[in-house]
Amino acid sequence: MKVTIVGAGNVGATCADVISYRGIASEVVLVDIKEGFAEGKAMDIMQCATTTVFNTQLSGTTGDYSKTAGSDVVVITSGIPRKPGMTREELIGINAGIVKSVADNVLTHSPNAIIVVVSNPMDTMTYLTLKATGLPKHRVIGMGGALDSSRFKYFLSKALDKPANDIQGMVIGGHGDTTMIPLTRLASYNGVPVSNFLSQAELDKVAADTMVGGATLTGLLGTSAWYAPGASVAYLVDSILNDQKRMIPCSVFLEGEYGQEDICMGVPCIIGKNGIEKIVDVQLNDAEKALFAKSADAVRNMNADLKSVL
Ligand SMILES: NC(=O)c1ccc[n+]([C@@H]2O[C@H](COP(=O)([O-])OP(=O)(O)OC[C@H]3O[C@@H](n4cnc5c(N)ncnc54)[C@H](O)[C@@H]3O)[C@@H](O)[C@H]2O)c1
Ligand SMILES: O=C(O)C[C@H](O)C(=O)O
Repeated sequence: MKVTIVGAGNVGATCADVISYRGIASEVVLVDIKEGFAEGKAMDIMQCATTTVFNTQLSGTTGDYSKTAGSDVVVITSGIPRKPGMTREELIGINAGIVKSVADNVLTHSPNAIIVVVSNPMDTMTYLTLKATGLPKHRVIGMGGALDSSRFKYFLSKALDKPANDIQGMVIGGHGDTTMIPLTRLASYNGVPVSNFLSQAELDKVAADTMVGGATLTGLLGTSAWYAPGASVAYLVDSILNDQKRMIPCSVFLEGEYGQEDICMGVPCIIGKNGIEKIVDVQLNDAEKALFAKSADAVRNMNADLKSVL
C-alpha cells in the first residue's frame, strides 16, 4: 500500500517515521516545496531501516507529483504552523491556497486516493478540500479528534494516576482552542465512568487542559506540536490501510448528523478501507448538544472566509 505525505515538515516527517517503523504501508512518498527537504527527510528516516528494523520504502521529492502516482492515502500537512499566542484560525489566509493546490495536484496522479487533511484550521481545510475536489464525503477525512482524544486520555491518566492505555475517551466538535468538546461524561477507566474517581472540578480542569493542549505545547516549543500529531495521523492511516474499522473522532462532512448541515467537524466515525465507513450517532445530552451547536457556529463562521478560494 502506498501513502503520500505532502509537507515534509515536523508533522509530515514524524508521520512518515511512525508509518515506516510500524510497517503500516509498504511505500511512503514525502513531498515538499523546499528544495531537497523531502529527499533529505526520507533519506534520514530510511537510514533507520536496519536499526529500528523496517522494510517500508520511503522516498522524497521536491514537488514532482508524478512520484506520488497510485497512492491509496494522501496526507496533507503542508502549510504554516502557528506561533505562540496565535490561534489555528489565523493560519487560514496562507494555508487555504496551499491546501487547495496540493489537493488538486495529488488527485491528478492518485484519483482514487483517500485524503487525510491535517493542515490548520483543520475543519475548514477539510471542508475546503471536499468542496474544491468534489470528492465523496467518505474520502475526505480531517485529523484532529484522534489527537485531541489522545491528549484527553493523557490528562485523564494524570488526574487519575493510572496508565493512559487503561482509559477510554473521545473529543468531538471543532479542532480549536474553544470549539473542542471533551466528552467527560462518557470517559471511562476500564469501563468505569471517570466521574466515579474524579470530582466535577477535576473533570473540568482535564477538559480545559485538553482544549488548550495544542496552545500549551506551542507556547513551550515555539511552534506547534508534532510527535503526537504525527502518530495520530499514522493511527488513522493504519485504520484505513489495514481496514481496522476503529471508531475515531474525525472531521467529516455532516448532512444532518448531529443536527448540522454543510460543515466538516469532529464526530465519531468508523474508519476502514473505504475511509469514513459510518458516522456513529452518540446520544449527546442537552448540554453536549448545545456545545456542539456552538462549536458548529464557530467553524461555520471560519468557513465563510473561504469565499476567495472556493
Ligand atoms: N490537525 C492537527 O491535529 C494538526 C496537528 C499539528 C499540526 N497541524 C498543522 O499541520 C501543518 C503543518 O505543521 P508542521 O508543524 O509540520 O509545520 P512545518 O512548518 O514543520 O511543515 C510544513 C511543511 O509544509 C511545506 N509546504 C508549504 N507549502 C507547501 C506546498 N505548497 N507544497 C508542499 N509542501 C509545502 C513547508 O515547506 C514545510 O516543510 C500546520 O498547518 C499545523 O497547524 C495540524
Ligand atoms: O496547536 C496547533 O496549532 C497544532 C495542532 O492543531 C495541535 O493541536 O497540536
